[in-house]
Amino acid sequence: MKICDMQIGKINIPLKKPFKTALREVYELENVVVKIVTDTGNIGYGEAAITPVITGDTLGSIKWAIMDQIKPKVIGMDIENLEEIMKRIDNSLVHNESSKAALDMAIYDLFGQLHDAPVFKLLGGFRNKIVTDITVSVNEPEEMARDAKEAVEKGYETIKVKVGKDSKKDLERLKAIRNAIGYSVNIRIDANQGWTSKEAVKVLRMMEDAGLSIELVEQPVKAYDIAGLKYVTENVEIPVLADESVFSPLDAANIIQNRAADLVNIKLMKAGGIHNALKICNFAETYGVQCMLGCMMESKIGLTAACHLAGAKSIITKFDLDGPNLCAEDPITGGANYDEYTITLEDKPGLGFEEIGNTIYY
Ligand SMILES: C[C@H](N)C(=O)N[C@@H](CCC(=O)O)C(=O)O
Ligand SMILES: [Mg+2]
Repeated sequence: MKICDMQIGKINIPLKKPFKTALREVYELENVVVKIVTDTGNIGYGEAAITPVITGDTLGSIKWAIMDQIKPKVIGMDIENLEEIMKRIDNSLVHNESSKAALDMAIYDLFGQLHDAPVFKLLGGFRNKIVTDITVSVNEPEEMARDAKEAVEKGYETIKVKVGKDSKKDLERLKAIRNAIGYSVNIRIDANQGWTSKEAVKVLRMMEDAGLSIELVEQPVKAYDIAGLKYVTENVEIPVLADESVFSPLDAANIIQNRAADLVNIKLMKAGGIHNALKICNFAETYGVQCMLGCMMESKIGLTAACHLAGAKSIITKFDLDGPNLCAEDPITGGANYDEYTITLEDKPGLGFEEIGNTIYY
């Protein structure tokens, strides 16, 4: 099964409501789709998220990295040479993780088809059912409380609350949400780098003292501020999860060995795909550090690949795989089966896509 063609396109999907974090506001999902075709007529799909404020990846840089830099290095290669293909992708250029992730997942999709097995089974086959949280965007406290209540009414057991815009108001936000939903639901918070380390310790201790019962706090400080992250980890009870501070396996190794965070958030768009994400899982497992599998604003293409990784590895114990749940439409048939918070992986070869809609190929 040899790679004979590679195309890219743009997928656009409307959102149910604007997605707002301390870093950015998104009004429509707009990402790059990769389609790899083989001489046997098989097709593998992947997705690169356009998230300039986190990964630096833009529409232009993704197109250029895939079509000009990586495509010429992998065209003609046989899918059975998975390791060599991954090396070529990785060595084509530094960074550009989302472009690499899109290609990586398309290659894994084909690798599964080659072996007539779903990707999650080839990688470990730990589980075929995953329960995701849902994100509540950062807004005025009353609006966030309403959004959280709506999610709880739909059955979500874990709510991920975006904070980090103003630490005093963040406390109000959490109080309003707890008042609205009570204590039977799990709340995790994500500051998306919005606080200084001292501010983070102050507000997190206030949340602890107010008995708000926070499961974990994600990326309280700037991505580069590893000393600040460690300071927060050492000075609050709430477990700290490193997100934007961990892209590569080496980043994960540094954070874990320095005990700068309690947990690590793996995203295919930061790691450069499943191949590198597996290295993070193995390292974290060696050190007994549990991982979350997260996502950017991605459609069910990227999320299906993430779900297959989540299905494979037992060290991934927390799931923030809500991209498709935040979209107003699902133009992808096949792939992971999303039924609100429950995601099921079927026994189809590869990633199991049937049709990818809302996409215009260049
Ligand atoms: C969508 C997911 N729940 C999430 O919050 N992901 C990111 C931010 C994604 C983005 O800005 O596209 C995170 O910080 O965890
Ligand atoms: Mg995060």
